[in-house]
Amino acid sequence: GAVFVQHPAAVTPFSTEPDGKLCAGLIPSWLKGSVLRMGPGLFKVGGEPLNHLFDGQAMIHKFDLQNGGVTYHRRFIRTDAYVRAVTENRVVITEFGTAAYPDPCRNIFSRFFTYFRGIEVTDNCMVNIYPVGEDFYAVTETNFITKVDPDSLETLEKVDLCKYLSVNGVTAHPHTDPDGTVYNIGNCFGKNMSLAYNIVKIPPAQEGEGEPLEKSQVVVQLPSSERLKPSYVHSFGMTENHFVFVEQPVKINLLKFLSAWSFRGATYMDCFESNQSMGTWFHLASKDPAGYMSSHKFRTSAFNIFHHINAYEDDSFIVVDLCTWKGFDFVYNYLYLANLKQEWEEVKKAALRAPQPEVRRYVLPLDIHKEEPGKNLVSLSYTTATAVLHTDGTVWLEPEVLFSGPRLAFEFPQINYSRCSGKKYSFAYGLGLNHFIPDRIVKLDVQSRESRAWREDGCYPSEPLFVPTPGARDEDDGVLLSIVVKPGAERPAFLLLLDAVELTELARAEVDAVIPVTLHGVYRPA
Ligand SMILES: CCC[C@@H](CCO)COc1cccc([C@H](O)CCN)c1
Ligand SMILES: [Fe+2]
Repeated sequence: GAVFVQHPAAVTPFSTEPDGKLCAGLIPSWLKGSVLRMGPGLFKVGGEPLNHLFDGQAMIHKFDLQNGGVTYHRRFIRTDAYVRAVTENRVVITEFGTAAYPDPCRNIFSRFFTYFRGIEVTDNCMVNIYPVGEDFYAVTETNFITKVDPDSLETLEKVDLCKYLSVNGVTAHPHTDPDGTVYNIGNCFGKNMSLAYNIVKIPPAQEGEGEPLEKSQVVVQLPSSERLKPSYVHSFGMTENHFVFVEQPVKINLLKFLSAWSFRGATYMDCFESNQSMGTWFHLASKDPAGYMSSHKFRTSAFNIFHHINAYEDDSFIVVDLCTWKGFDFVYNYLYLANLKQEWEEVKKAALRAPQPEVRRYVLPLDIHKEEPGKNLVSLSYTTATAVLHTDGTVWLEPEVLFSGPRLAFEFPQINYSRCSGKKYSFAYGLGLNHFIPDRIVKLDVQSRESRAWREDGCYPSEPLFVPTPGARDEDDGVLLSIVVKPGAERPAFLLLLDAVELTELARAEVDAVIPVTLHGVYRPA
């Protein structure tokens, strides 16, 4: 039956005038569209809990904004993982950190033959939703993506990318050109053991030209620093003329991943391991014509990288802004739900041992022979990041720190994407993780390095989506949209609208429903 949950959200728009008097602030009249976000929605199956933040069964959330009113709808995505779990009342498909339960009805022999059929890769698309041509796909990072109806939230089709591309999966963070071309990167290890990272390109929808996915192609192949252990890749950078791939020391052990590990109750998380000696490598590829730049061997100290903020070319340099976590210990080890649900004192203790977060700027010189070895190659006036050519032909990078706070991460970064992606920019918006707990929205001026935050006691916001004011002159002239949860309040969730210049509240649309965490999403203009 329909799992539509309609909450005519009570809008209590307000803003304080200079004299502090409350007056009817409003949702800007130009703001007409939908906030679409993905996240885990079902955390227990067959009475058993799902262990990891990335295991919950995918739920899509939609806030519709028009004529100053707001409604909220949500729906479980009918993935195989969800349908089979609900039907069989057990975890049937192994998730990121939870192994499938063996079918109690099968005897040891039929289970043994499951061993040889290998694992069933999950299609639990709880990470992001993004447009490809006229369609919207809810995604995780495997080869399965799920076409959904962005209005009715119905599940339309499970798509296997292996039908179109030689990849084992692609990230949940594609880049999109103004003409609608979609780029992404993914591990490729199944096909003819060419162990590498493939950058893929999906052309824009053409009138009457059918499915854009049919015309997708691998445009660049980047080599893996370690043949049987490719790095985990969560996102990548794209400037006007280049792709940037940061190869982190968190590795996928293919012998574990490609064996039928599900038989012994292993999960995806069991297949990761840290390379303690490589540090972190940066790779460059030209965009058009697409080609790997093998002579540019950039190296730096070890860090985890999930989210690129932005990358752009300036003079003969590529500036790369990243959300990093120092060290090679896998940050996802700290994201088991049992950890995140502990008392605050325990949460703080765990975060003390975890990799420390830092927003960093790296500068990659395109001309690595501009100076003799040993001299700093970076000559941009506005950054202290350095790059030094070593006699072995590698270039050692040192970053400039743009934001750093004790166990305070500037994460889930967003920018004015349509205006600034791949170009020199000033502002980034992020979710502040305080010892991994999301407790503030942060605006970072990457030029002045100044930051400001929105917080409210007992409130836990989500990734802030930036929507530019139509016809705006300034980069930060627009609105930030974030789903905020307020456990225990009469209305335990609201859509928060902030003015993106000052981070002042424009309005909030309160909903009398508990909204589980959402990871990523998109604003879809009406
Ligand atoms: C061994 C890791 C395999 C890679 C895919 C390889 O191309 C990641 O696979 C998953 C599987 C399940 C959920 C996820 C989530 O997307 C993570 C957090 N975003 C990722
Ligand atoms: Fe992400």
